[in-house]
Amino acid sequence: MFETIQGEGAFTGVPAIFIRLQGCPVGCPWCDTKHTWTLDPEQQVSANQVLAKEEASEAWFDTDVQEMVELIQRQGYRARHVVITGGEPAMYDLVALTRELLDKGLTVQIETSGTFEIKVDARTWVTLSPKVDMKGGYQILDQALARADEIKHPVAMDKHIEELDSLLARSATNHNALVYLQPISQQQRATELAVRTCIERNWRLSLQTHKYIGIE
Ligand SMILES: C[S@@+](CC[C@H](N)C(=O)[O-])C[C@H]1O[C@@H](n2cnc3c(N)ncnc32)[C@H](O)[C@@H]1O
Ligand SMILES: Nc1nc2[nH]cc(C(=O)O)c2c(=O)[nH]1
Ligand code: SF4
Ligand SMILES: [Mg+2]
Repeated sequence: MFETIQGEGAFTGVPAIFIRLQGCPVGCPWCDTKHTWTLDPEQQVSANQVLAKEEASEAWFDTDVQEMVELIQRQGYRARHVVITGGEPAMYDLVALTRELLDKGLTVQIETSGTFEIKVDARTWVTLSPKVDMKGGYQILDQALARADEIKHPVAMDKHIEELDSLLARSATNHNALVYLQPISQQQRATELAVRTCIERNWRLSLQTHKYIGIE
């Protein structure tokens, strides 16, 4: 858990408390947070040790809603926006946590891949970065496409644009969702593809702005 500026998508530039939930089985080859994939029992540490981390590692702690809210209060964060990400946060039931944070007057956003049913309070902003190679079929992904407030698609090749086209064409998809292309790993060719396609399609561009300025 840490405080920074939201670097991506519709809330870019907004100071935010990030909660990074550990564990993800999806395995995107270009994932920039591979240290979140594991839930190694040997890497379990205390809340204080995680909060004191100065760089990314596989260390994690176990918690519950009440402790999480207390920790946020204790940290004295000034941000009024919470981003729940991971790893894959939708592996967890987040209804109680999101409700508690929203009831305290914070705004809440989840970053998810659409590979697990999304369990959040209805007021939560859902940023979907759909991962299309679904082994379990389209049922879960369609739920996510219907719930998404923002669809933020990482792109590096033409096939990624084609994937997004087919997702947007699904009848389940929320056609009011904001659509963003996000170049993979700041690659120049990916950025050029994203810029060109955003202009052609009237989609939006999401740069991982935190990476350009070297913040978390
Ligand atoms: C690390 S993921 C965690 C949340 C969730 N598992 C997901 O994929 O949405 C957070 C965001 O970073 C994006 N992302 C991960 N690696 C990236 C990379 N190398 N370049 C651009 N975006 C990336 C994901 O697509 C997602 O939008
Ligand atoms: N600053 C900042 N903004 C972000 N937006 C989404 C992120 C993520 O890893 O989910 C992220 C992140 O890791 N850092
Ligand atoms: S789903 Fe998200 S956290 Fe998991 S591997 Fe893909 S980008 Fe990384
Ligand atoms: Mg990130």
